[in-house]
Amino acid sequence: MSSRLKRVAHDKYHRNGVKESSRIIYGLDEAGQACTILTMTTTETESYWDKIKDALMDEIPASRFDAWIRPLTAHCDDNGLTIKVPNRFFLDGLKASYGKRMTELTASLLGKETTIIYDVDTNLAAAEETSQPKSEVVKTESNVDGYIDPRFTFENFVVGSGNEFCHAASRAVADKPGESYNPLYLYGGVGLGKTHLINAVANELLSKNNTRIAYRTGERFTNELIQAIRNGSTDAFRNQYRKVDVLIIDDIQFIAGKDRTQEEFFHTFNALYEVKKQIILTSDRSPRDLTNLMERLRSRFNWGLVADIQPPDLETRLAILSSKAELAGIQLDKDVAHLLASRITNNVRELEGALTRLTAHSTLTGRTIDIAFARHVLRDLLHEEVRAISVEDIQKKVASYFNINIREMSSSKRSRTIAFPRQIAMYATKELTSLSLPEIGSRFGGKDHTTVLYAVRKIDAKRKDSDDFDEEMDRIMALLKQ
Ligand SMILES: Nc1ncnc2c1ncn2[C@@H]1O[C@H](COP(=O)(O)OP(=O)(O)OP(=O)(O)O)[C@@H](O)[C@H]1O
Repeated sequence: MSSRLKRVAHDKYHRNGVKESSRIIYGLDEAGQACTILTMTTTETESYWDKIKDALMDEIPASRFDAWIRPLTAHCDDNGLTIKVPNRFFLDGLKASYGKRMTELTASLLGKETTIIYDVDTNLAAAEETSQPKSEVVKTESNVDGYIDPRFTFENFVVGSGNEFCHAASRAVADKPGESYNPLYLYGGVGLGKTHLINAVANELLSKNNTRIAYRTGERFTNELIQAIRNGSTDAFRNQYRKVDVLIIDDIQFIAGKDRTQEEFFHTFNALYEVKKQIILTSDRSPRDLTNLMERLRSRFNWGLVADIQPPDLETRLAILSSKAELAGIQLDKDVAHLLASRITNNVRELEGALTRLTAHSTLTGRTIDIAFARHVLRDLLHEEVRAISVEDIQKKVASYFNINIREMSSSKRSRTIAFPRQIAMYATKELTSLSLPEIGSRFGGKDHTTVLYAVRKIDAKRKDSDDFDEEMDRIMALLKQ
């Protein structure tokens, strides 16, 4: 550039954080006066917030970026950065991990010190839930209509008592769709793996051949039908289902009591069944217990195989925890796994949720996940579970297990045959109830809290020393929870 020309760069940030960059070239006119020779203005649509996100994306692992930063709704202008978060828990985590760095990035962009305003907006969580109904928004494969969750496979499904029948039936259907069991109807309580299994069937089929699959929840099936009726497009609605090889409906109970939806589903069912296309259904209840279901549908649901899934036993819960921990890349202490598995008994989703919560807290605070930490972080969850077990129950069951009289639980006899079961009962009371050491002592015939502490420590140490004893304690604890 000639020395008579001068270039000035001027960046202006609009209130929405959008950057407008001007490049102005000044020169001299014929009379030697300064004049503007050229002005170029470009607007960068990337806002301040985009820039902050870009910087963070470069700095932190992708999984953490996806978990903490990507979902944020934020706005940054000359006044600073405002971030909306769905709840306090998220807020604490976000602040602890990235608050400082985001403040620095904002300050460097705005050229001044600034603080971040966090806005807890509980509608966000609700909106997220309703806008992304479980397993359905996206089309993943061209031959899939609906969303099959790639994380749910047979490989990472832990088989144990409670789910082995459903698992075997699902496997059989994945091997020979339309032939083995049609329809396959899986039912059972909340969070026990029904959705996992039906996705596993779909994933298996997709990995082998070009099966065309439609995957819906009962709710979405119903909503689509309502929409189709409104738009006068019921033919198109029908046709989309008639051309698939496998139709999967999760939570079919949703259509009960909705006559038009049942009618439509009845015809879809017949059309597919007649040409040996596989139908897979899940529900929270057996067909018999689905009230307000048309009799002709109820009988059809029973034509193939109806399989119920039961809560996993302790061993399976421990195996599930270990598998989930491995998937998450964390080492889960045996005692902690035990605590979770023995307290959270009826819902695998809750078990998984507890693990996620522990991992998140541990990552954020840098603390090791040990028993005390787990008890603290999960106090609400564990507390709820323990209330149901009474000291009397524990004493009665432990006494009967060791074949001693329940009165000995409160006696002061010190012979090993009596003292040892009593110590086990004290330990179990500490583990399974929220009573303090002095309270436990008083329930065991007015013993001092140090006696209880001694018992708890002794059993704890013995469990660590001996695998056989540890296994026996597993059995006893499971018994106490029944
Ligand atoms: N046996 C198992 N092995 C591994 N993961 C499991 C098992 N059972 C359940 N899960 C996990 O528990 C969570 C809940 O399971 P899923 O969504 O399949 O439950 P569900 O029975 O469909 O519950 P809902 O009726 O509430 O929809 C999932 O993350 C799933 O992977």
